[in-house]
Amino acid sequence: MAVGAGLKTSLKSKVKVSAGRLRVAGDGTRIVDGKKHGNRNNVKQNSKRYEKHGSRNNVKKNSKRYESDETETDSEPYQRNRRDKSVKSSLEIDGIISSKRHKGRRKSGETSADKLILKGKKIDGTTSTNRHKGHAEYEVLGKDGKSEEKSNQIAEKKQIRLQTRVLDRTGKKMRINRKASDDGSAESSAPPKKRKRVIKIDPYDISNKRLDNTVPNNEKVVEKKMEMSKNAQFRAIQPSPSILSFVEDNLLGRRRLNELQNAGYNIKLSPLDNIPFSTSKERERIEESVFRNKLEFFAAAKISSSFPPPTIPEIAFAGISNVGKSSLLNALTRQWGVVRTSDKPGHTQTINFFKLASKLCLVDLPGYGFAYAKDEVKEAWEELVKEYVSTRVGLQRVCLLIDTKWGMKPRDRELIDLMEKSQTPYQIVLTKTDIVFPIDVARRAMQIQEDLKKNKSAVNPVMMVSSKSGAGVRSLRTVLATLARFIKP
Ligand SMILES: Nc1nc2c(ncn2[C@@H]2O[C@H](COP(=O)(O)OP(=O)(O)OP(=O)(O)O)[C@@H](O)[C@H]2O)c(=O)[nH]1
Ligand SMILES: [Mg+2]
Repeated sequence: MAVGAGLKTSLKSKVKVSAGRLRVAGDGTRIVDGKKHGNRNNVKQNSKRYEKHGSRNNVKKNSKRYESDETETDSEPYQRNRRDKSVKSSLEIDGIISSKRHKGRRKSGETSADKLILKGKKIDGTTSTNRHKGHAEYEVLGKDGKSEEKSNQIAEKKQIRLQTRVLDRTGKKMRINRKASDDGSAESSAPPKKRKRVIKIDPYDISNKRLDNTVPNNEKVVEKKMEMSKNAQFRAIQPSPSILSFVEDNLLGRRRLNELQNAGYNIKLSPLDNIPFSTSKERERIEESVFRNKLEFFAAAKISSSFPPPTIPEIAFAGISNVGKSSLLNALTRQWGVVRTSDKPGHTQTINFFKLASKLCLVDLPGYGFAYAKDEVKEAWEELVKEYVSTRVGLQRVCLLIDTKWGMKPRDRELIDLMEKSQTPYQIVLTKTDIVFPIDVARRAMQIQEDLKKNKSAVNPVMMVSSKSGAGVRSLRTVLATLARFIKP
């Protein structure tokens, strides 16, 4: 206890001296013994610590260490305060030590005292620093040879490390297995062979995408392959020049706004008004005489006996639910809201008859396929549609609407077969072209045209429209107006 008290007083005096020599200016500049030094935050902090937290100060501990012969077991790092001049000066009292930046952690269990026991031991006063992978080690070379042995070991390790870096045949640096045996020699086994990457390529996929190596559920793989090969087949379609020019002339497909603007579309207006007016006098005359007439709803039928008498030529719009039949009627007549539309499949559940003056009758048919309706109800209207397209007198044309993105479905083929049997003329109209790329619009048109090449009742060409952007609507109007043109009023 008495020794401890003595130490305390001596330490206090030391700290006072240190604190007296070191001052920190307002801008953080250190002033030691009246000389200006650099701005170092840690110094500032340490100087504060001298005043406030004397008991926890490392300086205190270090000073204590040099005052007494006791071996300090405290693991508080010396390096933390090594920049402190006051500490350095107190260390220099006992010997010459070269200190270097210590980036990493110190070896566990090793204390500052272990490394820096200088007082009371015979040393030659030389110190060396070994830098090893970012860790600086303070090594005191003593005459007893203990530390020399340690340095020898480090040198050996270094050599092994060097041996592990060899050059391969091409002259590139190559790492070999650097397991060192107990006697210190490096085991230079042959470099591990590179694993071969197995790359599978789908022969039908023209995109050359890599497939996953893992073998998942077989059914899924087959399904995926089928799907991919279908896509690949679609991408391989080469549209005819006439289809390609039709797509370009009508600005079909997903387009940039400025492209539409340059073509005369007013992109600020609603979709219905977004269809540019025709410059051709003939076209204008047709549109004026047929499609600019007021659209009037005049009958709805749930059963065939409710069909109105066929006094004027009819054009019916058929297709799966939600394909855009009702929207197209609105777009054709520019009378948004007369025909009701919905994003829910199965909105139209009756056959609705609309007339354009007394020149043309437009018929909105219920859709087939998936719909939000009871099965019995759905079956009933599907039967009604079949009956209408196969038996209706005065039916000039059925516009069979097909979603450009998804193409023809089995239910569409069923209806086509029926119309072929009943010799009802039908024309394919691709809808929602605004959500696919122009090239895919052309491919879809080409695909369907090829599909129906042998069908006798199919009317060419395949039409393409977008009720949203108005693209292709004018062309369809012109084509359909020819049916009404020759009607006697
Ligand atoms: N992007 C885009 N969406 C469209 C187009 N035409 C219609 N739609 C949308 O498709 C959905 C269905 O449209 P409808 O016209 O009601 O379809 P429908 O074929 O009459 O449907 P059902 O009456 O249920 O048979 C609506 O949300 C429309 O806004 C189009 O050209 N482009
Ligand atoms: Mg509808």
